[in-house]
Amino acid sequence: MRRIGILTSGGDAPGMNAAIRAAIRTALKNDLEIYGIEDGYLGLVQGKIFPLRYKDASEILTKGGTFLGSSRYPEFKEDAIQEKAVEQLRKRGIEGLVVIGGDGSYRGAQALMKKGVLCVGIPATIDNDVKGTDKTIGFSTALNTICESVNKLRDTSSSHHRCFIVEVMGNKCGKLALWSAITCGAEILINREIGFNEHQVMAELAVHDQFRKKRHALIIASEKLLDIEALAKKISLETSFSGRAISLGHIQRGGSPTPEDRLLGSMMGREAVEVLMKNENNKCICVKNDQILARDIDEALNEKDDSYAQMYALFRDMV
Ligand SMILES: Nc1ncnc2c1ncn2[C@@H]1O[C@H](COP(=O)(O)OP(=O)(O)OP(=O)(O)O)[C@@H](O)[C@H]1O
Ligand SMILES: O=P(O)(O)OC[C@H]1O[C@](O)(CO)[C@@H](O)[C@@H]1O
Ligand SMILES: [Mg+2]
Repeated sequence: MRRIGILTSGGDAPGMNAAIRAAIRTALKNDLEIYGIEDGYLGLVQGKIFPLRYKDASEILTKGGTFLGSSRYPEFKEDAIQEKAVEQLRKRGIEGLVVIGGDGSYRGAQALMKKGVLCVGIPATIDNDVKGTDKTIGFSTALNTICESVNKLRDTSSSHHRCFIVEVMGNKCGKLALWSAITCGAEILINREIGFNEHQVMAELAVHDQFRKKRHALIIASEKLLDIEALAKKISLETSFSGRAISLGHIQRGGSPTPEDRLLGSMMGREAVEVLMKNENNKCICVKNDQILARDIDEALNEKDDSYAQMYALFRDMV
């Protein structure tokens, strides 16, 4: 292998730049040419492909976002569009591709692998919903951002005897909500795995108010599940807390990556290039018990994930 490409796809995640930097440095140290692809699969199909030099990896480790740009490009599910991507790589002699993104981006990489492009996936999404890996790049920073925000909300909640419903991202996966609920000391968690039962929320709030004499209550709720403003109004009407709702939104996607995400990005970016140097196909990079591994992508994506259940038990023991 002489020439490889690299792209970031799907929602950006803090630490993607660390992975790109590690891939550039590893490639150039091993006399591989490395090409950056702008804006994910969209830029690949459009041929927005340019050589990366050592200097391109400078000053990016500490920055959030992705300097290559990213996109959501649903058309990439179409075979004819994927063929265009393969052609863009072939005509430049790019034999291997590092795909940095979430579960959707992995499906794009799998399609390219089937068409003979050697690909390796690096899991990067704040949702931490990629199977086969304990962590995805970006999850730690998003969690940190949520904790910082909720600390501030807790101060004002206690002063005013309020219940704050804090809506967090995670798409269809409740991990960001669960991990936040534990690390922010939330009283109540609402996510897809548990479901939303209004009656139960009201009953739990009554316990925190009447028996535990709490001056505040924090509810962490996953996005796309309920109308948090409506719930806040109901809490004001039916409990002694006054209800307030806030959606943290895209704040959770930005910011300088935590040391954990910088480390994960550095280790995974280096490993991905080493995998391509061995001409291995169908791989994704994972972290398992703090060890970085290159695994078969189909096997990794079919793995059962029991981390949620363990963490949920911890949450229940803490409230
Ligand atoms: N089934 C698929 N086949 C081919 N390409 C796909 C497929 N699913 C997704 N993609 C490509 O991957 C891109 C990113 O996917 P998606 O929007 O699901 O984000 P993601 O990679 O899961 O990251 P995140 O969830 O953090 O936003 C899509 O916009 C599309 O270009
Ligand atoms: O930035 P967009 O396209 O609005 O997507 C938001 C989604 O992306 C994520 O931030 C990452 O997948 C999800 O948590 C969220 O549902
Ligand atoms: Mg996803």
